[in-house]
Amino acid sequence: MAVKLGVIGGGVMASAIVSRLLAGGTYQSTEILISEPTLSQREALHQQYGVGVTDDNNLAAMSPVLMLAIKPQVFDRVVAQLSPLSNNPQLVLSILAGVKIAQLEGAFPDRAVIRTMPNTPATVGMGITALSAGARVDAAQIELATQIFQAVGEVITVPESLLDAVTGLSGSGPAYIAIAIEALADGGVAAGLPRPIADRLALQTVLGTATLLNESQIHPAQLKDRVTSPGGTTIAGITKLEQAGFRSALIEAVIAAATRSQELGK
Ligand SMILES: NC(=O)C1=CN([C@@H]2O[C@H](COP(=O)(O)OP(=O)(O)OC[C@H]3O[C@@H](n4cnc5c(N)ncnc54)[C@H](OP(=O)(O)O)[C@@H]3O)[C@@H](O)[C@H]2O)C=CC1
Ligand SMILES: O=C(O)[C@@H]1CCC=N1
Repeated sequence: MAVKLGVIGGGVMASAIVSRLLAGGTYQSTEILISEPTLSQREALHQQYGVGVTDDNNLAAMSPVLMLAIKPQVFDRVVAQLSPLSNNPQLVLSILAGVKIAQLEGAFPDRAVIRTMPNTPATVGMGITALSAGARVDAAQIELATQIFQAVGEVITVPESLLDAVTGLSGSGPAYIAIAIEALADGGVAAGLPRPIADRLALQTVLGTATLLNESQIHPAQLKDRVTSPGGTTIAGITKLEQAGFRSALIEAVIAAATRSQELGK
C-alpha cells in the first residue's frame, strides 16, 4: 500500500498522534512512514504500531502529507538535508513550537503548509489542537488536517499570531497540571494520607473538576464559590494559595512559555 503520511521525528508527539490515527482508522499502518534517527526508537515504533520506519528523512518527505514532529532546534538542519526531489509533499503539517508559517513555506516552496499546536492528552484522544493555515492551503487541505488532528481530540483554527500563546497555554499546560496534581498529592501526604490514596485523590479531583466544568459549562469562579463554605476549610486553603501567588504563577507560566515559543521561531 502506498505511503500517505510521512512523519519526520518519531518521538513523544509523533507516537501519540500516530497511535490515535491508527486506532481511529484514519490511516492503516502501511500508509504511515516515520523517519527517526535512533534505531531502538524505530524498532519500538514498528513493533508497537506496525508502521514503516526509516532513518532517511528524504523518504518520509516524499509522502503526500508530511508531518514535522522534530524539535524546533533541529528544524533548520533537517530541512537543509532534504533533497529537492524529496521535498515534494502536497501538504506539510508542522507541530513544532515557534517555527513560523513563513519559515515552513520557505523550507517547502510551493507546498501548502499548516502550522499546528497539539498537546500530550492527544495520546488518549483528549487533546486540543490549534491550526493555522498558510497562504497556499485550500479548503480540502484544511479539512484533511482537521480530520487528522480530530483523531487526537478537539481542533480549533486560530490566526497564526495567536499560536505562541496557544503553545504557552494548551501546548505546555499539561505539564503545569501534572505538577499541580503531584503537589496536591504531596499536600495530602503532608496532611497524613498514605501516598497511594493521596495520588488517587489528587488525580480524580482534577479529572472530576475538569469534567464538571466541561459538562456543566459553569464558570470556574462559580464552582470555586460552590466549594467554599463561609469560615470553612476551602477558604483557608484558598487564602494560602493567594498568599503564595498561585494565580499569578500560572499566568506568568503561560506568558513565559508563549515568549519562549516566540524565541524558538527567531
Ligand atoms: N511534547 C509535547 O507536549 C508537545 C510537543 N510539541 C512539539 O512537537 C515536536 C516534537 O516534540 P516531542 O515529540 O516532545 O519531542 P521528542 O524529542 O520526543 O521527538 C522528536 C524526535 O525527533 C527525532 N529527531 C532528532 N533529530 C532528528 C533528525 N535530524 N531527523 C529526524 N528526526 C530527528 C528525535 O530522535 P532522538 O531523540 O532519538 O534523537 C525524537 O525522536 C516539537 O517541535 C515540539 O515543539 C507540540 C505540542 C506538544
Ligand atoms: O516544551 C515544549 O517546547 C513543547 C511545546 C509545547 C509542549 N512541549
